[in-house]
Amino acid sequence: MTLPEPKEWLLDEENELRIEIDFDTKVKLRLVTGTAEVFGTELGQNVDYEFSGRKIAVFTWHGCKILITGTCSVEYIANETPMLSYLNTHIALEQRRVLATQNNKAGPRVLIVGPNDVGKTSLSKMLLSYALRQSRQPIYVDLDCSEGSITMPGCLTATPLTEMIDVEEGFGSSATSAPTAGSAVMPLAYYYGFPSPKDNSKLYSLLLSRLAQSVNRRLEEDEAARTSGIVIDTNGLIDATGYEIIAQCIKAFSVDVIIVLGHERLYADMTRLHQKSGVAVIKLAKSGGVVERDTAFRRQTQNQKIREYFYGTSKSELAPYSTMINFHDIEILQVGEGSLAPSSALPIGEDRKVSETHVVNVEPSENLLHSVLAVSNADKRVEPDILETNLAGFIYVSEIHDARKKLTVLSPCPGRIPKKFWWLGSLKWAED
Ligand SMILES: Nc1ncnc2c1ncn2[C@@H]1O[C@H](COP(=O)(O)OP(=O)(O)OP(=O)(O)O)[C@@H](O)[C@H]1O
Repeated sequence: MTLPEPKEWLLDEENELRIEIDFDTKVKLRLVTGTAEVFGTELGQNVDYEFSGRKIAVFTWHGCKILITGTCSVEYIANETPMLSYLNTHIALEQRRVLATQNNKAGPRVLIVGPNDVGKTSLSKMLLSYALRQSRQPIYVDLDCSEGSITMPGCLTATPLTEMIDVEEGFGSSATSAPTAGSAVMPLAYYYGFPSPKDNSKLYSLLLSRLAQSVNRRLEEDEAARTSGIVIDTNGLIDATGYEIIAQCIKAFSVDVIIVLGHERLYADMTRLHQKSGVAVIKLAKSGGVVERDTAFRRQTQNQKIREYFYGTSKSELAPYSTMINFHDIEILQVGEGSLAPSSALPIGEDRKVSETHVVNVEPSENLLHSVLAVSNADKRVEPDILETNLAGFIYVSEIHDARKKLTVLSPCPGRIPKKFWWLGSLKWAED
């Protein structure tokens, strides 16, 4: 098979090469001369980076030459970007970090808000990468339960970052719940199990508070993290529920900087609601490169993420372990079953809010096949504490042997699964 001819791209200073690569295609990218970065992480010269199923921007401050091998579905150079304003924001945050270090105070606690597909996650990556490039050790808080930049969709996570975010793998390589992936950094993950905070707002709010407590404790104990601060990435909700979540975040994480991305009215509201309490509200423009992702693309990204959790990437492959487990050795739990039912169908005396955090047992059956379950770190089932217990990792149900009362699961670690309480959410994956 003959390899396609590499295509050469010459970028002037402050230009951006925007490319989109389909899931069934692999594209190699190489920086030949000059300097360039992908969402804040610098590219090495003459290193081949491989991408599949991604939409990315290669930005250069001083000009560069890039070689692309393979077919991109979209490829063009843009000379208008909001990168300078993003860099200025970083410089302002860095000044706060310097002051924090001098006075032994807390660094900036930044909340990024905006509607869906405005580049919140990309901006979080850039601000975190720039901080890491200045030897800071910020904490990345991911409240976007639909995406799961760090572990799996359905989680709320906090990750102390110490190493640069990988160009090819994104946050996935900076931290993983799979101990075998050889990562030095483990995220703290709580299981929510739904794609939108609206699906079970009581549980979402409970877990947000729990996560904030853990992050605040970490900031107290870890000086480098304290002075570096935190960056909080949110879901795209900007209605009444979204505003409630934002208000809760500001209080729980003591947010002192809100960045509103690509939404005038939200900026005006945030200024009106929060500036008087001493929070700096910054408006930043959405990059013209940010791509709207439809449900099918998001679903494929999710599948890719799950696959990488168990099998790794082409750069660092993993071999998951297959284990057979007796039904009676585990307890499969689900939260808030009642929240899916109309109020009239709830038991008398039980209001919706209570049922939203009600834990129910799920009998193992064929229905579990292809489910991705979250393994709780809890040793005992005490309610409501078990809801607020962090996760040990994830397993995938590959086979159900109903007659033998057993199931086969894939896990990233060898041997017995150490914990018996497993959360069932809505996440399914057909292993390919
Ligand atoms: N400048 C750019 N050029 C090309 N693609 C980009 C650029 N900025 C972001 N993207 C891509 O656009 C998509 C949406 O960006 P991102 O995930 O940052 O938005 P978001 O606001 O966090 O979305 P949501 O909250 O809906 O999950 C991503 O696939 C991202 O890689």
